[in-house]
Amino acid sequence: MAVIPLPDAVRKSLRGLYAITPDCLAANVLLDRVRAALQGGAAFVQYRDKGGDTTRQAETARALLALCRQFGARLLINDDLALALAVGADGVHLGATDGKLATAREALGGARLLGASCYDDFERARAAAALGADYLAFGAMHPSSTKPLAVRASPSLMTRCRAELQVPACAIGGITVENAAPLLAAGADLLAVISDLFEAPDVASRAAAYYQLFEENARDLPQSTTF
Ligand SMILES: Cc1ncc(COP(=O)(O)OP(=O)(O)O)c(N)n1
Ligand SMILES: Cc1ncsc1CCOP(=O)(O)O
Repeated sequence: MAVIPLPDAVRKSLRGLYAITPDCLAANVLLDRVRAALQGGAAFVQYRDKGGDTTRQAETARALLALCRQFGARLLINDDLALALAVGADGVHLGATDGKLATAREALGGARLLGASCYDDFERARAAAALGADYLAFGAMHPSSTKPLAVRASPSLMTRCRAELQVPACAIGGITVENAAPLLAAGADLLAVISDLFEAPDVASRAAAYYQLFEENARDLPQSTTF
């Protein structure tokens, strides 16, 4: 399958709904829901699959990438740099136990995206920024049914992230359409959402509601989103 590169301007505008795939869905159901999220305006998709079936993961990642290409969205792979490189995804998201950011940055080059989990830790964010992360993720912002033991983080970390590090900030954890506006006001460029999006009765409408929130909150951002 030919991989069509995204224009640089699109690649560098890191703002919008970041739809993270839920576990335990059949591949066809997952793809239908991701398609709906993209129809509603999701700008980024993260393939997050904690199962160990590498053949299925590669197939699903390729199918998700093709879908993202149809909508001009970007696909990142959670945890797995090798899978991201093998399928030609747009980037990888790494947490504290997922390998070195420096290694990933080098392997990805400048054009693909590197996201880093920073939890509630601003010094981790500072280090990740220095290693070339394209966005820094903070959370959980709210209790998360997907990850109930996730550490809780303050939205003020995102304000600091934008002001002190000039790197886009991503909020994650328990985000809903109802609680998202203060996160955008605090400086979130990306809203990473699993359950509120993918468990919605109408995934496309829920994604569109997030899209609308980004539109409404554009003028309230603490600083320009172009770094
Ligand atoms: C955008 C985004 N932010 C944070 C995470 C969490 O990553 P990690 O800490 O590695 O935990 P798992 O997702 O692997 O359980 C994420 N995946 N995406
Ligand atoms: C992966 C992850 N890391 C912190 S919270 C979380 C889960 C986010 O899922 P949800 O949007 O369902 O709370």
